[in-house]
Amino acid sequence: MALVAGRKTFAAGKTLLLRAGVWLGAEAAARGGNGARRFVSQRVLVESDVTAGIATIKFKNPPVNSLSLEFLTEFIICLEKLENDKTYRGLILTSDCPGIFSAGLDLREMCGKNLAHYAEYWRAIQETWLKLYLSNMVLVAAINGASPAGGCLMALSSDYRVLADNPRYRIGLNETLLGIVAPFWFKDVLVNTIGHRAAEHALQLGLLFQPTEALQVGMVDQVVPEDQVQSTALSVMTEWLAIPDHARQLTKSMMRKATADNLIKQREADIQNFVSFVSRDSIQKSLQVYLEKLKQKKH
Ligand SMILES: CC/C=C\C/C=C\C/C=C\CC/C=C/CC(=O)SCCNC(=O)CCNC(=O)[C@H](O)C(C)(C)COP(=O)(O)OP(=O)(O)OC[C@H]1O[C@@H](n2cnc3c(N)ncnc32)[C@H](O)[C@@H]1OP(=O)(O)O
Repeated sequence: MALVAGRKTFAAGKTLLLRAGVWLGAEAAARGGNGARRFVSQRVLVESDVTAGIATIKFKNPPVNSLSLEFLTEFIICLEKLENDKTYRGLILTSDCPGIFSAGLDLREMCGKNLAHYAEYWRAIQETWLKLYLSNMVLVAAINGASPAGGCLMALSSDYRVLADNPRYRIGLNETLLGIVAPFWFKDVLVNTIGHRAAEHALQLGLLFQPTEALQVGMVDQVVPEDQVQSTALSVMTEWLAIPDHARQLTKSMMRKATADNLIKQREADIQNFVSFVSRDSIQKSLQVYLEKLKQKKH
């Protein structure tokens, strides 16, 4: 994906100049006297406390924070920017959309498009995951809403997960319910988190766990009342930031490298696999039926 250099025009006609991961263009940035900074992009809101070295990314892609190509592009830029700025040691991921952390991959990106689009989209998904999973920062997911499929993967790629205690906020890899298959690297991350047997069960049935179940199976680390998600994430972050960075980062890398390398060594094949899978007539049909069901739910 042309993220390192070039020009990208987003839907609202806003043009951003990107060079070596530095966002030079139409970005609103404000710095308060108390060390607080706020970067605003269309779909990703970044708030940061420079003094504490902690940034918060809020997903802001209503109605459901689906991972559209435009969202992913903005998200990767923000992430790179924070990663390259040594001010930040910790990052909290959360949502600005009430009741939804993220609905996962944007089904409209996987339906009725051409092969080149599917390939570009999948590359962006891979890139997002690799950047999140291998981040040097401490990542805490403050999960304040439903978190199926790709939304769950983003949470699982963090170092720690705090989930709001609301039975509507279900989390899991539900791909089989859509008639699709979770890619091997989604599976690997789930296995690393909840173990092989529980992952096999959850993946085959496409289980979406309510908060108490998610805690029990080990998919999240804490379940707290909804109004305490952000404060809990912040206190967990403080605990983690007490560990010297170099030791924690090397340890994280030691734990995660093999899983990431598994994808890195076969990225192109993984893209081809996705493209040929998703472009099958039967898969297109399943996805369209699923999208239609979602739309009709309201009526
Ligand atoms: C051997 C192996 C071989 C091959 C494998 C190779 C490759 C692997 C292939 C494929 C893997 C692809 C991986 C995919 C992972 C994913 O993330 S798939 C996405 C899964 N997501 C979901 O199932 C979530 C669906 N959404 C919901 O359940 C609900 O919307 C949600 C609980 C999030 C919110 O509910 P609610 O608040 O009631 O909102 P609505 O349902 O009314 O939705 C509002 C509008 O948003 C639209 N929408 C919802 N989700 C999505 C989405 N993911 N993408 C696009 N659009 C979405 C919904 O249709 C409504 O639209 P409308 O207002 O009606 O226009």
